Amino acid sequence: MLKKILVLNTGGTIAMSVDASEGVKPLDDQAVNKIVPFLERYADITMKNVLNLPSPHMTPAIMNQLRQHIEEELAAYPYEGVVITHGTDTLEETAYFLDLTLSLTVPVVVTGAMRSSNELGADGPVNLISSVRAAADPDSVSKGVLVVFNDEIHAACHVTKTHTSNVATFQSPQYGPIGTIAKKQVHYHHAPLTREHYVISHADANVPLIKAVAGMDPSWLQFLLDQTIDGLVIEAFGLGNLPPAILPTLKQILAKGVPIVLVSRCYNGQVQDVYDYEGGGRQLKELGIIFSNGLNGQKARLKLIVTLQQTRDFQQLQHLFDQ
Ligand SMILES: NC(=O)C[C@H](N)C(=O)O
Repeated sequence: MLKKILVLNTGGTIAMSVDASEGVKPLDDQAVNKIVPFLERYADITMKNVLNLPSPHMTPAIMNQLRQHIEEELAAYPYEGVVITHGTDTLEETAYFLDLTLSLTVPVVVTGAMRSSNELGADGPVNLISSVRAAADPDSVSKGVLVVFNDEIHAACHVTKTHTSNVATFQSPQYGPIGTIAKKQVHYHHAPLTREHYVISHADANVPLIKAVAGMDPSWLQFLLDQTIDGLVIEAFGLGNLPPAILPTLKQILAKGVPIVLVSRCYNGQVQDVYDYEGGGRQLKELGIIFSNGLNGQKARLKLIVTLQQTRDFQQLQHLFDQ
């Protein structure tokens, strides 16, 4: 018996086509719908168009609506797996948000395409077929939200978009893929060791992400003192160090009770309180800045938006970011 798989389309290049001027545009009738006949060999498919957004238009609030929508669909009908098609620009963010917040009972796979539906070598159909195969595979249960792209399976918590146009854009720099989609079978060779789950009702915390650069001017941060922000994420240098010139502003932000989470600009490794000079990690730790555990900036921001609903206490947040 074929498994019952729900495919929810949210837009992105997989749903777009290229016109005579070589511009890539969304279609009213998402191009993904034409792939259904090719999926029916692998699963009993129900496909629904939920959104039709280029993924730069995605927001945490919309991700949360998508999470609610998936939970409602699963409560109304016993689907055995869910596939979400999504634009690639923010795909890792939606996948990670769902990973943190969905109460998962069945595999949930997110996919998309780098080439639009009518381009030669369009990757949407094969990515969608691979995703349906992964969602229908019993080994995909309990591995968190998965991103399936270019014959690879990645954990949502580790995957990131690494190339502007290459179909092999999705990589997990620290850990590699957790599985592959071979011609005849879905094959896992790793599994994430831990999973986090947070119950949330909304996702509207105001959390900016700032990147540190050499010679950073404090005024680039000072404007935040006049805003109402719920948290701040900073992409620091290397092991977790910042230009000393911005420390006074960071202290003022912390003094307002606003948590600051530190990640690294490096896409491998974790931030640590090692360097003991002005602006070094040791000093940042002493100020009460929260050190993340290898997440990139955009994912740490989502985790802060989610965890701020559990606590605003810096130490408890640090504990959650240690996981
Ligand atoms: N390949 C893609 O899907 C990119 C597109 N700009 C999007 O994220 O919607």
